[in-house]
Amino acid sequence: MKDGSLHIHFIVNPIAGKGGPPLSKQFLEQFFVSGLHHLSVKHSTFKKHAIALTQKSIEENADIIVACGGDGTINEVASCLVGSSIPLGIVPIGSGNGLATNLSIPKNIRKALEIIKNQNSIKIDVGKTNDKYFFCNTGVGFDASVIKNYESLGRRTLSGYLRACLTSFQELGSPQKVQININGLNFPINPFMIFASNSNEMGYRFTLTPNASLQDGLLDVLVITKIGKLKILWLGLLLLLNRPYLLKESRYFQTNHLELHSVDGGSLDSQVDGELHLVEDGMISIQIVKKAIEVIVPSNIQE
Ligand SMILES: Nc1ncnc2c1ncn2[C@@H]1O[C@H](COP(=O)(O)OP(=O)(O)OP(=O)(O)O)[C@@H](O)[C@H]1O
Repeated sequence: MKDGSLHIHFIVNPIAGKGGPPLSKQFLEQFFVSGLHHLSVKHSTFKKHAIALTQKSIEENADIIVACGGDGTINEVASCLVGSSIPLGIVPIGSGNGLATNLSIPKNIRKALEIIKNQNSIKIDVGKTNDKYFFCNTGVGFDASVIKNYESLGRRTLSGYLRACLTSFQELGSPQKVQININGLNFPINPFMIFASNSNEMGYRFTLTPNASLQDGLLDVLVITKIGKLKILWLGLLLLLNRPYLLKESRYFQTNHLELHSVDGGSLDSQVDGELHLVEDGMISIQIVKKAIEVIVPSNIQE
């Protein structure tokens, strides 16, 4: 039975970011008003656990469900909320925090909780790659390789991410040929990377798609053909300058749908919001679902 208070459920990833003491109910309650707000706090204890915890919170009639973690946790929580009327809150305690940065949600916990209490929400687009939702980005090629190395390091920090980039750089081999179908064009490519983004932030304040918007009904897609190591270093520099599209070997598209398939029919590694996924049949269909989720944001951001 529900009383008249606002039921806010927190799904906390205790290993997000640098780890440290997890957000507890006792800690969170000091920022809310007893009687007005009723908190439920759940901690994930294994990978993907946040999905089951969120589903339970939906059954329990939560008014707001808050993902406390990074983009991986947000993906797990928000995927359950697509198409529902329950707004998503975000407390960005992850490493990269790409989506939260795009939405101007601060890393300061007290400020992030103030935003949730204010309940100003907007609808944002959601990406879908095959049957998986993404809120930030998805890609094949170098970025998927970086995520593979990042996951195997077990250290989710900026230095771990840079180390994973270096390992992928050293391992650089011959890319798997992919056929791409986008905006009426259909061509084969040996990709260094094919990157489709809903958000203008990858995390750690890096961006490959600075013009992307969460509300324009489009995916921003950067397609980069096979490049040598020197060009990769040049791309790294352009990335630091937020101008990756200046690379001669890149093409920038805006679209609501694209398709990729591996030409040899083999599997493809893809990353989805910073988590690795093996696509066994090598067929990937990526699309945008317009305004599919409600997110609580700072009050100066409006629809
Ligand atoms: N108790 C746990 N033990 C191990 N893994 C967990 C646990 N709880 C959640 N996870 C997993 O941790 C992974 C990383 O989470 P998340 O992406 O939120 O943090 P992050 O990597 O620090 O942040 P970002 O993605 O913004 O860089 C997710 O794949 C999630 O499923």
